[in-house]
Amino acid sequence: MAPPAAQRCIAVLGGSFDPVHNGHVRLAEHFVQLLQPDELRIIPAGNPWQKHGLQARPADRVEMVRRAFDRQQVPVVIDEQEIRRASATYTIDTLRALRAELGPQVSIVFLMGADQLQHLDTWQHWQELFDLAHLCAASRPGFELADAHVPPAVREEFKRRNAAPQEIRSTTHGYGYLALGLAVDISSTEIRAQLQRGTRPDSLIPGRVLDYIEQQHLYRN
Ligand SMILES: Nc1ncnc2c1ncn2[C@@H]1O[C@H](COP(=O)(O)OP(=O)(O)OP(=O)(O)O)[C@@H](O)[C@H]1O
Ligand SMILES: O=C(O)c1ccc[n+]([C@@H]2O[C@H](COP(=O)([O-])O)[C@@H](O)[C@H]2O)c1
Repeated sequence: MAPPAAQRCIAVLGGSFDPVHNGHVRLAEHFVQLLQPDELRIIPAGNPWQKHGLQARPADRVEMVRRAFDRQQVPVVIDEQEIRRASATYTIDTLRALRAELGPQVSIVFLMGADQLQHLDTWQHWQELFDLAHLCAASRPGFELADAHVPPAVREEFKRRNAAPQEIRSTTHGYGYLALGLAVDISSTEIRAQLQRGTRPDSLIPGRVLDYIEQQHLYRN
């Protein structure tokens, strides 16, 4: 049975953003082009349980995200719900909260890079995510979207749920989509390493984010 029709579409990008970089911006813009959402919602993680601690404070990550996404073609909302939650950050909780906030007639599309898709089966209640949202993943250098690199259960779920962007934007939840066209070889890990050794990662990070990092003396050690 086809999922219910949606009146609006919200594209959601969650992440540690420690710090936010051009790969995040390009990922979001790629899906804004494909899906033409009514809103882009950026959700900085509070306590990402699969990472070994974050370096920058939540308030700094929020400010960097604000600066990185200040020039988009669609309205952008920086949503601090995961930072306010004291517990580990699970996307299932975030999507439940978004569905409660937005109601049943909105298309919610959760975006991710291929690295996340490769271990989506380790996420809390991962199959139930499709009961709340569509999931879209984009290619990322070093992390193949090709079959052999994606766990069989995840691969099967995305094959079964595959739909065109137009269907995704106009229905509420339940579809999966793999976007092969993105190739931005940037990571927060590399940027932190460059900053620590005194290199300016000019081409990897929006200028206003780099200004903030320098003003606040972030990632120096
Ligand atoms: N260069 C990129 N291309 C495509 N997707 C990306 C890219 N960088 C990050 N993402 C995606 O953005 C989301 C948030 O990523 P995150 O904040 O963990 O950045 P990261 O660069 O992977 O960080 P780190 O290097 O610290 O692990 C994830 O879904 C991730 O897959
Ligand atoms: O729900 C989970 O179990 C889960 C496990 C790993 C990552 N996530 C989410 O995936 C997004 C990207 O995470 P990260 O660690 O790459 O910054 C972010 O929104 C995380 O909350 C979610």
